[in-house]
Amino acid sequence: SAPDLQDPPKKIAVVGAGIGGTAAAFYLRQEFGAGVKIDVFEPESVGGRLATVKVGDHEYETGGAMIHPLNLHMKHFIEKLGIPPRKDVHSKMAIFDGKELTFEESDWFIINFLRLLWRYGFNFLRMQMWVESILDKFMRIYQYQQYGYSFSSVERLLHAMGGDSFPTLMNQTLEETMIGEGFSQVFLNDIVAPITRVNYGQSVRINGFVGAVSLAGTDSGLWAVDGGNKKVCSGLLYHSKSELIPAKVTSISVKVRPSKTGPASSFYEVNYVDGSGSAHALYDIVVIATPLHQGKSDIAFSGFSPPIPSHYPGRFQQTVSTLVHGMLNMSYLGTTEPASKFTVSDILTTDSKGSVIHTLSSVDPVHIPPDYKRPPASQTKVWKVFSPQPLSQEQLKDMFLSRDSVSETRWLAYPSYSPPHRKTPPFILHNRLYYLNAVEWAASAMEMSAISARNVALLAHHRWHKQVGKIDQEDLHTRLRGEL
Ligand SMILES: Cc1cc2nc3c(=O)[nH]c(=O)nc-3n(C[C@H](O)[C@H](O)[C@H](O)COP(=O)(O)OP(=O)(O)OC[C@H]3O[C@@H](n4cnc5c(N)ncnc54)[C@H](O)[C@@H]3O)c2cc1C
Ligand SMILES: CC(C)=CCC/C(C)=C/CC/C(C)=C/CSC[C@H](N)C(=O)O
Repeated sequence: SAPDLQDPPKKIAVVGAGIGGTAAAFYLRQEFGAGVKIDVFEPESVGGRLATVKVGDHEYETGGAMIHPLNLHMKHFIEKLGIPPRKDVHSKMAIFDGKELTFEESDWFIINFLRLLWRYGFNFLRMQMWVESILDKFMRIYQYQQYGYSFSSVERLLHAMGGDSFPTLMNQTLEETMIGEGFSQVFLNDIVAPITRVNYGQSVRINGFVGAVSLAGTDSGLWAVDGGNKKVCSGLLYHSKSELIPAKVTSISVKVRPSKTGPASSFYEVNYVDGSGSAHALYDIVVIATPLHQGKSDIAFSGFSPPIPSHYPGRFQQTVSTLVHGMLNMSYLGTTEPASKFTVSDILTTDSKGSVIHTLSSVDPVHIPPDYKRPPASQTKVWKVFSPQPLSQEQLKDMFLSRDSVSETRWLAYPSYSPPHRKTPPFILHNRLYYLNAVEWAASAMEMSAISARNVALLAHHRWHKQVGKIDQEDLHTRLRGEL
């Protein structure tokens, strides 16, 4: 018989078990209760772009590494799952222009402050204030979601957070935005570009919104999950009592089942392949939690009107993450500083011609052993290089005096962000078919996927129960003022 839309759905499929898919399973369980069966399809490792590799006796993050102190969903997840944050190891930054180090952070706050003031006036302080003002608006999403509000498109979600200012940020480059705000071109080249390069492998011509997220990625208090960020994904999967189906979804079609007694009902047929061949299953609701882009997934949608494309326009940017266990060649950095005194952890790079790397970092294991101190560059240790292309043997030889091991991961990492931004893909692909990774076109980060997961779960719930009053409400900020 036709499903009574007041009854909860019986079966939900989530495609992809990265942080987006596993957070979606968690929030779908929260919204729809214990009775619904949730299947999560994942042909690769749980975690997706959150992954570790083993070097020697320890594991190191090779994908998504750092979480902002105000990323409240990620914080909530580890609290709920009882996973501690990783022990903090003090980090220190330097900037490399391809020939020499143009800036090296001191251990003394006052020295850094005076150096930056001398070179860039108040640009640095003003940048921190500018990012803080954007974060203030960004934080509104948590209150909206706590009250159960959801949004049918990325544009509406951004507008609810930041009014017209957020869509405006999406339509301008970070460079245009910051120049418009009075920041100097020198400051953009020397400081801002290295930050967008380390975080998104791109220049200051990314959109202003992802640019601001990137700048927030250099705030103090960044943290990571003890044992590896991917532990959050396996924890959410377990906590949500979902079933992990180790299979790749190949196609989704809409099936209409006629009924003698009431209106016809429709289901989604999810076709998938695993080690033993192909199979299919029917679902009331489906959430796609992987980018629908060339090289990221290849899901055919059939029987939909209007048609749903397998791939949306735009491309994903390659970032190659190379972990080298070895000894750094200090002369590569053009410095005569003794390696035994060199304790910089993150070497960012300027956007100069011929620059083959985006960043070079001394990395710490995902679990910090007791009494751990980050070794200086005179010792053999683990370095992580981000580059747009795989490093050649020659390039590795230039950078390192010795190499005990080299491990390379090629990521199609995040969208290539070039405004004016085209319309972002929709959250709603069809009546009960949702697309979580649409949000990555605003910015790609763990918390963005988590926010989108909660939004999609709320949207799925409200649309199932026809609670339209909780979707796309205008002026929530004013209406909810004083409610918390
Ligand atoms: C090198 C790097 C560094 C980063 N650093 C940070 C950072 O420091 N901080 C931060 O917040 N973010 C960071 N990010 C971004 C962050 O990792 C991502 O935004 C986030 O992990 C995306 O999660 P997701 O679940 O939405 O997508 P994914 O993690 O990509 O998950 C999608 C999953 O879907 C699966 N899948 C694909 N096709 C199918 C199919 N047909 N059927 C079934 N399953 C399928 C994939 O195997 C994958 O596991 C970084 C990313 C990279 C690559
Ligand atoms: C979403 C909000 C408000 C904040 C997120 C801030 C953040 C942590 C941004 C970083 C995003 C990103 C894609 C980083 C990639 S590189 C990270 C690190 N430097 C590394 O070396 O792995």
